[in-house]
Amino acid sequence: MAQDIEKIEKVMCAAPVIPVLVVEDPKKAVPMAEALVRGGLPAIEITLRTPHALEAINAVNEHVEGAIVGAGTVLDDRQYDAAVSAGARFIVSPGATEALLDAADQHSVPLLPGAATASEVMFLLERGYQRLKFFPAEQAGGASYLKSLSSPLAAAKFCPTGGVSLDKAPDYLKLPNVLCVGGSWIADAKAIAEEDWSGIEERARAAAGIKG
Ligand SMILES: O=C(O)C(=O)C[C@H](O)[C@H](O)COP(=O)(O)O
Repeated sequence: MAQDIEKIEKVMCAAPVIPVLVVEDPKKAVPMAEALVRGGLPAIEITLRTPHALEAINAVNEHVEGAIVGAGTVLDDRQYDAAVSAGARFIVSPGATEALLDAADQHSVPLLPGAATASEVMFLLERGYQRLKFFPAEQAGGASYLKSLSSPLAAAKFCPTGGVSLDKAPDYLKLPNVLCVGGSWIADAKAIAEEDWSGIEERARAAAGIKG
């Protein structure tokens, strides 16, 4: 089954940046997401890297108006099912496997799978995936590397994530094959732990205003 491009583009085109979040304390998820939405970043990715990530996704989905909450670091079918049951509206993975794509076929919640090489992109295009995460963006070669994939693999459009910052985001966003970027700089673990909601809102507002 091919990727539902319209559905995943609603997430990717909601704002220039998707904040990538590691939430240790689920009680902090709602005020954190409210700050992000107030700052102009409605699509947010909570990674399944902490014991309470599913609880955090559930809380944001239930209580934060205007948020489009997704699950990140989804590596297998069991995590896909659990994230969907928790209320995730999109699923992000750092890479892709046949098993993960088969799991995506069982759900209407769309997958944004990761790729970092031409062959990985070609594998995903073959499976009907044209909207991809470019991961790890900076470490794999950055904006110039991604630009060089744009002509031969023109159908693929990306959300570069990994080492992206406020300064580096415009270089990606001006590429023809980039729809948005992802990053943790808006709300890192320290800002969430310290409940720095105004700082998160401020960085979200700056990110929402980035032009390519
Ligand atoms: O686990 C995943 O599925 C991920 O999405 C990994 C993230 O892309 C990075 O954690 C981004 O983090 P920064 O490089 O700090 O912006």
